[in-house]
Amino acid sequence: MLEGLREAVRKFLGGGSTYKDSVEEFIRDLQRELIRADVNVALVKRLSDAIRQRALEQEPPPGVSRRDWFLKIVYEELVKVFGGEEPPSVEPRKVPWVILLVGVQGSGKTTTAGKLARFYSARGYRVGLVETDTYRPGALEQLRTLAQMSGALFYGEPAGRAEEIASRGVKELESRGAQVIIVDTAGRHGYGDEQALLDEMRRIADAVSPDEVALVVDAAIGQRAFDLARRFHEATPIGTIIVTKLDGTAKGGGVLSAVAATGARVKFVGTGEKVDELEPFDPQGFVSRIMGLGDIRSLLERVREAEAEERAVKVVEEDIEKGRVNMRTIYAQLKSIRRLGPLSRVLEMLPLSTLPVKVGDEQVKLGEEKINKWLHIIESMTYEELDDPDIIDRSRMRRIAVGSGTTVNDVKELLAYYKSVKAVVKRLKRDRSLLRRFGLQAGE
Ligand SMILES: Nc1nc2c(ncn2[C@@H]2O[C@H](COP(=O)(O)OP(=O)(O)OP(=O)(O)O)[C@@H](O)[C@H]2O)c(=O)[nH]1
Repeated sequence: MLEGLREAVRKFLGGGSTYKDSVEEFIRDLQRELIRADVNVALVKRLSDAIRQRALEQEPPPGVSRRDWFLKIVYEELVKVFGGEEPPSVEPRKVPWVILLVGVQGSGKTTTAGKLARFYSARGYRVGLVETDTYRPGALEQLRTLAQMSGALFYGEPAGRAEEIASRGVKELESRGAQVIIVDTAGRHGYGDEQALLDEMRRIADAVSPDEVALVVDAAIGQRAFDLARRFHEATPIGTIIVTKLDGTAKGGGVLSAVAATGARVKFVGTGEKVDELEPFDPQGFVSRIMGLGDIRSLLERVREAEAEERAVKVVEEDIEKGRVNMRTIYAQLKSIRRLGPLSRVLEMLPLSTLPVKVGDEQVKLGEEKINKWLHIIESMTYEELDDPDIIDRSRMRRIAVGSGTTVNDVKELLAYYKSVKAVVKRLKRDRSLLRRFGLQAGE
């Protein structure tokens, strides 16, 4: 499903054309893939507009490439389409936890009941399965076998009213110590008859007061899941959705996005016929996978750091603008130089002649080693010293040097650097035209 998306990402990252053209080309590829996966056309349009707008209007923080920034935007917007940031919790919030499974005939309820039994057993819960389907011959034995396979308790009756069997089953399994109880129901006919499904849900729910009602949906119905999921979501505040057979259809994107669009949450997805082929659904993991970005988290981390950095740079700019320089300003500045490497905006405002710099190819770098040493020195200062470095006398210098594993001369060198920065900032503050040249307002 959505296999072409990886190729589109690869093409975008390697792209020879301009950023703008690459963005447009990527959006076209993305649209084609999503529509092929049966995602609703209006939704695809909204998504493309949101991506395009952010891509062309938002600036990446310094140190982050435009292309990485763009992929982050795509990732975030796709995560929204497929269910948002928070994956639903799969842990029972109390025991016993009663899950009622409903769904149309053949959607995979019975198989899913067995898979859930296995899933929760593997997490250390005592699981019980109740079969209430007396219509389909074989359902009873199918579930009994599945229960045995995962070491779950089982309750079923060959004939009778579903709600009565459900009620007796839950009571019995509870008394036998089941902590998670899964109630399987008979399927209704076809997705057209949502009302029958919801009625059945109510009838059995009245009898067993479930903690969760899970609607089982076959992925092959694609975006047609929207109406069903919406009404189901409206009908029960404790509803979750399980999408089965994601392995067997190209329409998975349709069903997942359709469900998310209703505000309902997909909790599990079935990815095969075997009893262990059930996964908690995590929209973030899903989107990283379809984008082929195994390392999306490190990309996001890089961007987050850069954003924090940018905020720190703003603080430095404000401090400088106001002529308020202390050791915290220097600390933030050193950190940004260390991270950004190339000439940063902050550095532009500082007296290059006073920096122990290597100048080459328009890049100015303060030696990495020295920066680290200075950062350690600053980390060994007290709050008082950070706010007012002028109080650092010789005995304080000695203490700081010991604390940071450096020498008094190192501390002195840093203090000299601080003084030169402060002096230049003062001069800048006086010189309005200079300030304007650096794109700053005079801070008076
Ligand atoms: N490939 C694949 N097949 C699945 C998955 N889940 C269920 N199936 C298959 O779907 C078919 C129907 O599954 P059942 O569990 O019998 O469906 P049901 O909803 O209980 O059906 P009724 O009892 O008639 O309502 C079976 O052949 C299952 O093996 C899945 O995630 N992937």
